[in-house]
Amino acid sequence: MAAGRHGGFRDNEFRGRESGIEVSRRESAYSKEEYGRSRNGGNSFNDRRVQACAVRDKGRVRQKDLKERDVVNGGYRSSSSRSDSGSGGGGHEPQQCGFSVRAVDREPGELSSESGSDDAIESESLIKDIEAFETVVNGIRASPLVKKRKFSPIVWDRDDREVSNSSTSGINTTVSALPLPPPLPKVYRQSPNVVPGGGIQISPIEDSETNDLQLSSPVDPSVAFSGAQDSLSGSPSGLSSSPIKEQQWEVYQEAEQLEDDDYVPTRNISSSRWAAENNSPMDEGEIVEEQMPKRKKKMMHIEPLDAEVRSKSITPEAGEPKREGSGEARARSSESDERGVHIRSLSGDDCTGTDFEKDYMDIDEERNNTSLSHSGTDTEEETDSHANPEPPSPPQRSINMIQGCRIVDEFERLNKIDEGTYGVVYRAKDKKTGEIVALKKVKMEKEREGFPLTSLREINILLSFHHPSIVDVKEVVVGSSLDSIFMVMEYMEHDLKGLMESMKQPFSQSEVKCLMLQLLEGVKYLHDNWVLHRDMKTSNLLLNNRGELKICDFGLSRQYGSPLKPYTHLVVTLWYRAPELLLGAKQYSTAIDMWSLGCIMAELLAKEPLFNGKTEFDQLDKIFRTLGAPNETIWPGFSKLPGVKVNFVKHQYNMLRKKFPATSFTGSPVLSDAGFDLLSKLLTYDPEKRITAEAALDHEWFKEVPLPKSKDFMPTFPAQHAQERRLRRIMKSPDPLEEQRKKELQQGDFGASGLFG
Ligand SMILES: Nc1ncnc2c1ncn2[C@@H]1O[C@H](COP(=O)(O)OP(=O)(O)OP(=O)(O)O)[C@@H](O)[C@H]1O
Repeated sequence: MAAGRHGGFRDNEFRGRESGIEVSRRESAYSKEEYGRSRNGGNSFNDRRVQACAVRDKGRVRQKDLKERDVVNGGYRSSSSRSDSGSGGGGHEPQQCGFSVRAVDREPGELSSESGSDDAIESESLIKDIEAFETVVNGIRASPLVKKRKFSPIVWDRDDREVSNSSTSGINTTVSALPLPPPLPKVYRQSPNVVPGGGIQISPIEDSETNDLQLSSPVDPSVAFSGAQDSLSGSPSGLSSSPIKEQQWEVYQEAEQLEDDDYVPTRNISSSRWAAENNSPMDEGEIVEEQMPKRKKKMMHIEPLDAEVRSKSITPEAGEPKREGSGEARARSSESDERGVHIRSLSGDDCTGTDFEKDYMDIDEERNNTSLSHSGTDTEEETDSHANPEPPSPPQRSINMIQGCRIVDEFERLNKIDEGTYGVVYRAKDKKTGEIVALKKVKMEKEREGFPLTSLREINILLSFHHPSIVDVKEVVVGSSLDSIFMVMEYMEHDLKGLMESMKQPFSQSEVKCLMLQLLEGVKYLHDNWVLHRDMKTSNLLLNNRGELKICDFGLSRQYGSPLKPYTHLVVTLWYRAPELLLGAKQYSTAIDMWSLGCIMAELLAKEPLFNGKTEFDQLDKIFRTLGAPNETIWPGFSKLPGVKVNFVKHQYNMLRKKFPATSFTGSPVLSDAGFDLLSKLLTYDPEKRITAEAALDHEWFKEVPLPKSKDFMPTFPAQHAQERRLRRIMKSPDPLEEQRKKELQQGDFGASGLFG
């Protein structure tokens, strides 16, 4: 059990002290100075070192660097009490191992299923994800990251794409007459410079997903932001006044699927990506053409892509003991073959189990098994790929993804914290250092499908990023069944969801301000660096007993670019999902995270979710009832969104203020005018007018009394028991991946059509 710094449950000793009289100096200790330091370069990438999966020497270097950074940053004290996980000496030699990669594994929320419909582009993206992952787990030393975004990337035109497709490779996509790519800071490629100490000097490369794009005229965020109040004016909706009928909704969904075929050609995903070779797979590897029959989805580009993925990924590093057949061996299942881009499957061991103990196997035995299991297992497909004349690019890349990783039995399992969609999280102790950490085991849905892309992305992002408001992944360790992978994270005593469920009273305004500031800082950092989190919710916000909030769970996150590409709208847990997603928008940007933050702010104040819909339809209805239904006036372009065709009840008035009055005698959470203004700007319908993280950080609410509480004086709580965290999951909002799976089951071969086609 983790104890708070103050030895226990201070409960809400600071609560209910929101009057000006009781605003102490301490409460304002989240001072402008501290706040400013953390915002103004204190969290810069410039001092950052990325070190992952390193041998201990490297680990020590990294921890040292981190400490230096923290000292420089000053604004947060988090590292001061952190033990040095990399300081343990001795122990196991670094493993050299590999694992299978499920190359066609799409992101959760992506609507395709078994179809492999996203193979070409998704796999192109995957290649780069893998490259990035390989790099970060190879004991890297990253070049300083640079903040890239200087303006809003939000561009909503979808029609100006001219696409050509390199049909021979199936993965080379050219998008002509398009804006430049946004610079993407977080994907690294190894340079040949090996730095002393075994680390590899790497430097940023361009975005893995937007290399073909050029930057369009940026939208000035200040312009986009103007008029934010309009959206909550409660003006009459342009929607039909007919009562809401679920049947209508369902009919609409069906119609919407059909209508997608008529989508403008350049943005018609089916034609552009999967229908024929003449058409381009320009679109992001995420969007799904639901209308395409499954077989059709599978047919494109798999072989060349497969070949390329494998050629990049299985080349043994120079000097590395060659594992006979391991580079070529692949999963035998027809399913994986259909997916086409498995890289390698190390063994037939059941890797789906979540028992920590299973990973305490004899490593050598496992290696032997692995070796044996791979001998003589080449498939026809592999033979084809070997014949593929396409050279690996770059051919000399080091690909030993987990070389240097420690093994998980260097940690003692204490208890299971939670089991999420993508992994099991344990509390564990580093046997060498005694440090308490959280170990998130990557969940292998089906071992034969290889390593989930979602996890690759999460690991890549979390290893690349370093910010006081983003959970720190210290290293990656491997289980003894070589393809079980654990992220070693700093341990956080609570997540906000579970914590609020255990609290008797909601957070005070000053506490909410403290939490929101940290949250906004983390989100600003993500958005500044071209990453959408896409699953902001209270259960993904961790809080430790030092009052530090950290964003976790990057399983749905992804880099984005300008101009925006179509992405699946099936992201973000339902209760926190922005209206543009609910209404079927396929192009979206940072504003979706900001909407989620509005929902989170309201939840922190009220201690209950703001919009807890059961279905997408119900969710929209709840939003409209509270905020009034949107219309074309307050949200230009709204009427063209696919979901608007459904007849919703015409809610005219914004009822949000009733939920958060300035004064209350009924127990409703109170919110000042400034606070309400911020909440309204976060919950602005028009994504282009919705407040940005940067603007929100400067909002008046944070400057008025009660001032944000210092992290030092945030209440502490007993660490949540694992059982409690698991129990509360029963009550959680449906996960996007679960939604997707249900839809896939319902819709058979057509995959996850979703509600909006
Ligand atoms: N570093 C950590 N320290 C303590 N607890 C953690 C940590 N990371 C995650 N958890 C706990 O595990 C839960 C699940 O973690 P996470 O969200 O990363 O996994 P997931 O599989 O993506 O979950 P979900 O399906 O809920 O999105 C979190 O809600 C939190 O309670």
